[in-house]
Amino acid sequence: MKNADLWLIVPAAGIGQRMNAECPKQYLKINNRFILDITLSRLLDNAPFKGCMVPLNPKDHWWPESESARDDRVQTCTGGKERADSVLSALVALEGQAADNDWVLVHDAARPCVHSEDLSRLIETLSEHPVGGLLAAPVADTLKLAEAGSLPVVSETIDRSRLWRALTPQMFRFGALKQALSLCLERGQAITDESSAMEFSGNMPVLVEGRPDNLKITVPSDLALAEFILGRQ
Ligand SMILES: Nc1ccn([C@@H]2O[C@H](COP(=O)(O)OP(=O)(O)OP(=O)(O)O)[C@@H](O)[C@H]2O)c(=O)n1
Ligand SMILES: C[C@](O)(CO)[C@H](O)COP(=O)(O)O
Repeated sequence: MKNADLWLIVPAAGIGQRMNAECPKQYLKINNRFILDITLSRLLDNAPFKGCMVPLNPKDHWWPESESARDDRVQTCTGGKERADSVLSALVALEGQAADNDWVLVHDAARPCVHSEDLSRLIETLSEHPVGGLLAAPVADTLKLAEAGSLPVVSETIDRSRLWRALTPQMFRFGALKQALSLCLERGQAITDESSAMEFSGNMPVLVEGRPDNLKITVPSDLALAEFILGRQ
């Protein structure tokens, strides 16, 4: 990695509404460890990050009980209303530490199954690229577009040959990502990942094929699946 350091942002300020659990999903446990701790260790232990920033919910009272709270590689800041606000808060918190040309990898706290091989491939593929990109998985199912209305009925079948599912980490230059996210938020452009912000600013991020088992824990049935995946890796 010539002249550019690697930084990690793990947005963890969500409330896990779709999980409908007794705590935010990043604090549910697999093998008696917080999902957030599993995610952070699988990243920090497998790439030479200069530092890590974790945006937390202002109402988060679980963090002090985490393994990561005692890890001096990890800093925290206050997250925002949406995921994009949390990521921008983390970028602002890294001002003065990260240089504009440094790489920032943003990874969902809710994706503990990320594989070290995917992390290495992402970094190696993009380390000299001018823009950056993201881990993604080609769509393997036939996709249907639903008619608008309460009863979902098929409007059409979508050609899936050029469709990919965006995963994380997503890897972009610190200065460019901060500028792109700020522009989206200023313009009220709703985005759900960092690539969308870079695209809104006119870039074409690289799709780096990743494992489809890099699951985002979102709904209750995902927890057992994540446990099974982690047990097999
Ligand atoms: N304001 C927010 C919203 C989400 N996230 C983080 O972004 C990741 C992906 O978001 P998602 O899966 O949507 O998590 P939640 O927003 O917690 O889930 P829900 O939409 O079901 O509430 C999660 O690690 C979540 O903690 C965040 O840091 N700040
Ligand atoms: C960033 C992401 O995981 C890429 O697929 C996804 O956009 C997060 O969406 P969410 O609604 O915030 O879970």
